[in-house]
Amino acid sequence: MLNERKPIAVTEAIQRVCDHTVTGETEYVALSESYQRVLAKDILADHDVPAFDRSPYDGYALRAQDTPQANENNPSVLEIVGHIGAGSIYPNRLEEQQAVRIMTGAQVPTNADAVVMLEDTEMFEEKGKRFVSVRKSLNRHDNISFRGEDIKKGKVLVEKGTVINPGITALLATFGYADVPVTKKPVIGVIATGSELLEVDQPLEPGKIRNSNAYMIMAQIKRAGAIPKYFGQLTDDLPESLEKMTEVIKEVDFLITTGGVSVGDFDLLPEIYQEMQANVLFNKIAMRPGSVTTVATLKDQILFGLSGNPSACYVGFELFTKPIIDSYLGKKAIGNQKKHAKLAVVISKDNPFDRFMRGTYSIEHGELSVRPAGKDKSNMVHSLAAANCLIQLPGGSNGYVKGSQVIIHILE
Ligand SMILES: Nc1nc2c(c(=O)[nH]1)N[C@H]1C(S)=C(S)[C@@H](COP(=O)(O)OP(=O)(O)OC[C@H]3O[C@@H](n4cnc5c(N)ncnc54)[C@H](O)[C@@H]3O)O[C@H]1N2
Ligand code: MOO
Ligand SMILES: [Mg+2]
Repeated sequence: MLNERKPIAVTEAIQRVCDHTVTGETEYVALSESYQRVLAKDILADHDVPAFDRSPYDGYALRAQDTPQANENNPSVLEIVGHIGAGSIYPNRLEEQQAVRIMTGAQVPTNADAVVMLEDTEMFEEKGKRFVSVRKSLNRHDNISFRGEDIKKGKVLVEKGTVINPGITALLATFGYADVPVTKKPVIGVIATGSELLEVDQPLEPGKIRNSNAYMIMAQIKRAGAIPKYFGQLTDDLPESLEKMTEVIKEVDFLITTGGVSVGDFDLLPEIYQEMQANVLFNKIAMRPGSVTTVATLKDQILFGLSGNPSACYVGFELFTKPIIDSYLGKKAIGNQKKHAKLAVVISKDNPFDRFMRGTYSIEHGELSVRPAGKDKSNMVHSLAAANCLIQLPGGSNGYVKGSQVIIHILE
């Protein structure tokens, strides 16, 4: 058993975990299923957008030179030789003093070099022919959406590693990606440990608590873009726990356990790791909460031994598991986004170790402002509900005055 524990700095702990990243394979999913997945290949424009010169207005396509000095009192009169909506084309060249009635999005006929808006014209019929009076002089290229003005062929539009948002979905559709190359989501096993645990549907019993960690972690796994696989609860029984973990590790990419990593008589994880011949990367970190968070590797798999205390468990996931998921997904940005924010309140507590406090940030007077989400003890659960960030408070201080600049890790 690893009795003597040497605390390491949190940055060192994160580094040790990140030295073991594995990148997931590429798979193809239907475009309609690709939202929030991570692109596995760059999106390249294989054609111009628009792919043809088109009209941005409902009106008439014409040759600008046929409207010299046209105005209200002296309109240019052109013969209407065609009528096209978006999706149709006028197959001929425009000759002198001719116009084609055109709708928004339709291809501008060959030889036409301007479009006049319907509002600047009047149509009339004479001797079975239709004409349009144009009350405005047009210049060449007036009111034309040119081929390639939106996107030029050959351009890299979105780089691999980007999370697909609705705008990217529009690009994917524009370029015909019926199936989208995305990185596979890792499957992450979840096991809760502790003889005190009841499942959520069980009534409370003396000395027992409901298992909240497993469900919290599964939600965090989903928020991070991975797939949770729940293997239930284990009582503090070594042979049974060892057997279960040895079994489930075969079914997942990574495994998270919660609880049992400290130095208590029923904290079995240190022994389980030893029996499994897992390589423990660290089992003590100079941070709060989550000081006893333990991470071990087993071949190319990672075992995350998160604390049993709910807030320590939550923080341990965000600091150590989230970056591994991001790397597996091939994301460009690894780990939660960090920003500077101003403390909206005094934090008077002594802070000997780096602390990751559950926080709530908002924008006040145009600036990011942050406050604790509730009481910050690691065995408490209430403050997690209001947390949309973690406030990083470097160790070695005896508190922070209101208005101090701090770094926050954005969760939502
Ligand atoms: N002598 C020492 N005692 C403790 C130390 C230490 O360094 N020396 N570390 C403390 C710290 S810090 C933490 S955090 C906890 C870590 O405990 P474990 O990871 O071993 O977790 P457990 O002992 O199993 O449980 C701790 C606590 O959390 C509750 N729990 C456990 N699982 C769940 C769950 N699934 N859902 C909700 N709550 C859960 C459990 O009932 C305990 O109350 O150790 C300190 N002790
Ligand atoms: O891991 Mo403990 O949460 O530092 O209190
Ligand atoms: Mg314990």
